[in-house]
Amino acid sequence: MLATKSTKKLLNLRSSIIFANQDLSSGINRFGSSFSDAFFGGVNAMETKNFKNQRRSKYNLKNSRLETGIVLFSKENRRRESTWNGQKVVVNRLQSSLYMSPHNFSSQSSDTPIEDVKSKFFGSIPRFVKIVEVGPRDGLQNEKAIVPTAVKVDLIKMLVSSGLSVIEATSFVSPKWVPQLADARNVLEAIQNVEGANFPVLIPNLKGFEAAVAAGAKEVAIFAAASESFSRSNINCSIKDSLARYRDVALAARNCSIPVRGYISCVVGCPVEGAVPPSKVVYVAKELLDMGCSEISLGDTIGVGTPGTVIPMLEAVSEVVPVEKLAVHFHDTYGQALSNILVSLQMGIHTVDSAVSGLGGCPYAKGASGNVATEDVVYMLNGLGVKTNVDLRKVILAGEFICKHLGRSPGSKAATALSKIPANASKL
Ligand SMILES: CC(C)(COP(=O)([O-])OP(=O)([O-])OC[C@H]1O[C@@H](n2cnc3c(N)ncnc32)[C@H](O)[C@@H]1OP(=O)([O-])[O-])[C@@H](O)C(=O)NCCC(=O)NCCSC(=O)C[C@@](C)(O)CC(=O)[O-]
Repeated sequence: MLATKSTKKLLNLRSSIIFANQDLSSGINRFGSSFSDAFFGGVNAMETKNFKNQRRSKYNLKNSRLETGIVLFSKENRRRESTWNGQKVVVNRLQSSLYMSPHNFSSQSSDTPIEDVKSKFFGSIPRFVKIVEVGPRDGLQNEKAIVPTAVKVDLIKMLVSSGLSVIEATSFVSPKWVPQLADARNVLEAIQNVEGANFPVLIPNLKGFEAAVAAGAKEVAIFAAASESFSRSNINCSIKDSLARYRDVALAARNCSIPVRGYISCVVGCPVEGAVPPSKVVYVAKELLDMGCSEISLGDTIGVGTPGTVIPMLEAVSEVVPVEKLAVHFHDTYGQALSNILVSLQMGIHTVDSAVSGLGGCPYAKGASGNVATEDVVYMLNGLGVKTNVDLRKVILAGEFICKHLGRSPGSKAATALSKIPANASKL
């Protein structure tokens, strides 16, 4: 679909609405730097311009996605009648394509190539996003009950079959600190012959590295923090000491040609120290890059970030780390994860961490909730026409499998909504 003038108007307006709402809830600051200015500076102007020729619908669109009340009619668009949830509604051609497009209900990405949408808001979004599934590690490390090894292995296999190409399988940390993952060796050995995905594992030191390699690990991830207090509570040492440990690990990994991913926790906020300035993240990111990390994942460990804090942090970090090497890792404590992912994509990042069914949390970050749900990320990316090679239906099945085992309902909004759609109304 080529973007018409009115499509652009509507898309712009949707962006205005999204960010106007953000403004109300979290209070966006104006930042002096380039992306922030380009991003936040246009919101009010656009909003005024776009609202000029629009008027609100008098139709009651209860129970539909249109019930937000933001139903727009522009002169150029023809109206048409449609049925939605048994009610007769009048919508114009643009609304029906934007709000009711079948791709929202399918596991496939939109037919609309993103490059055809000539909007400054979509232009910079990558065509392909790599999803790093952290459910089996980050997701299960915080569970009260210990999940049996066989269940973890089945979960990993289901995630592989959904098309996820990177699945963080477990962590080789002290079993006294994280007993939930004390079976790391057994898990990794059980998936040695599983093809179709890479299985990095988390390690805190050389001891963990050696144990991981002995169990067959071919990729590892180290984890530092931008907050001194969090570093001490999570790995019992200062940031400086952790970086010294990680230099040893990076050297050992280089000698065995094992790629190392570097995590930085608390990139915008810390459960003890509060707001974390971007300069602290920049310092750790540069150290991880210099020691040879192939990818650096920026973690909002307690999920307090909004685009208002995430954008300046990403701007600062991307001054020292090439954007292709950056990944984002958002927890969804305040429901901000998808907004934060969207702005990260707009800034050129194309690797996103998520956990099936929104599992997760860090045992040493009190109050943090789960990771952003993989199903919700895939749903959004499908809607944007961004390829992931992930089959949403199969991730939902994996989420149902693990949630059934944990005795809870799926933590993904997309999975919950799609499971309520009658079979004949869904493309799943
Ligand atoms: C780092 C340590 C080990 C320091 O723990 P420590 O107590 O300071 O270390 P230690 O050297 O005194 O060792 C204590 C015991 O652990 C053993 N040990 C030592 N190392 C290992 C190892 N690798 N594997 C297995 N055992 C190990 C060691 O041998 C000893 O055993 P003991 O002699 O008492 O029998 C500990 O603090 C630890 O394991 N912390 C990990 C905590 C953790 O996993 N947190 C969650 C992951 S981070 C996260 O979730 C954030 C992230 C990545 O997802 C991104 C985000 O969301 O922001």
